[in-house]
Amino acid sequence: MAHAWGYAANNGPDKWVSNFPIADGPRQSPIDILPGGASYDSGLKPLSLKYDPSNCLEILNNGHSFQVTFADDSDSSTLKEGPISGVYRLKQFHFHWGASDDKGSEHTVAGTKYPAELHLVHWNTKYPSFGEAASKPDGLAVVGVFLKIGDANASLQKVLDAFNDIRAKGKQTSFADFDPSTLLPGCLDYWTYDGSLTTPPLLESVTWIVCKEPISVSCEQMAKFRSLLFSAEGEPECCMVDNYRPPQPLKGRPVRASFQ
Ligand SMILES: CCCSc1c(F)c(F)c(S(=O)(=O)NC)c(F)c1F
Ligand SMILES: [Zn+2]
Repeated sequence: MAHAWGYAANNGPDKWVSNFPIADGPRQSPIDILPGGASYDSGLKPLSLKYDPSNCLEILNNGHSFQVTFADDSDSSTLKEGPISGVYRLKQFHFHWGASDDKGSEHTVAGTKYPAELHLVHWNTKYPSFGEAASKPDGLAVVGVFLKIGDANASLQKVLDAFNDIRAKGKQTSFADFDPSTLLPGCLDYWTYDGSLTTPPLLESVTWIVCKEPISVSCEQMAKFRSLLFSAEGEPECCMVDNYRPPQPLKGRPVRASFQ
């Protein structure tokens, strides 16, 4: 059986194309965002993000990252406006990060890497489910937020405090009453482009919305991210670090900016 995909030398991003040929597709993510190459679009609306903390269900170590999952059976936690049409429901959020503070984000800005990147994953309610939406060109919208070393982030700390229960792959625990809008930067200026999942199956179904302003994370909090394991209980321990895909070719795609 083929190796399960991961981030190691034998199953990492350079190897994904063998099982997922779309890895060489026309709208792959992430990308290196060049602010000088982005075009300001005055038609882009401000993001409308409305989240209900009571939709927050659980936190899970899925062996690639950790994710916080939300109830998505109503329109109570949604993304509207911005570059999208219609209503997209929040499904989950997760992060990507590095083994050291000089790397970890998936998107980069003129070559600058951040220590981590938050992804808030939403699906288009014109489709009946997340699974249906994930295979459609306008099916998903992911809000990306960079993390920059600075003051400790009190909102993020609430998430990190749950890590002792999910250290190994497959572990999950209830996680309730969390408002993900507390993880957003004060300014919601953004870049947007058409892209893909950054993990297999690498589906080209994502409208990317990458916030220009980062949020803060302390060095100690980054150490907590790195305390998670890729490995399951009973397996040799493998620290969960460098779970990011590097930037992919833009292949002529426009990148628009909501700000001048
Ligand atoms: C079949 C996907 C399960 S949900 C999911 C995810 F788990 C994930 F990791 C990413 S990502 O590509 O890594 N970051 C945007 C997504 F986009 C997702 F929609
Ligand atoms: Zn992601």
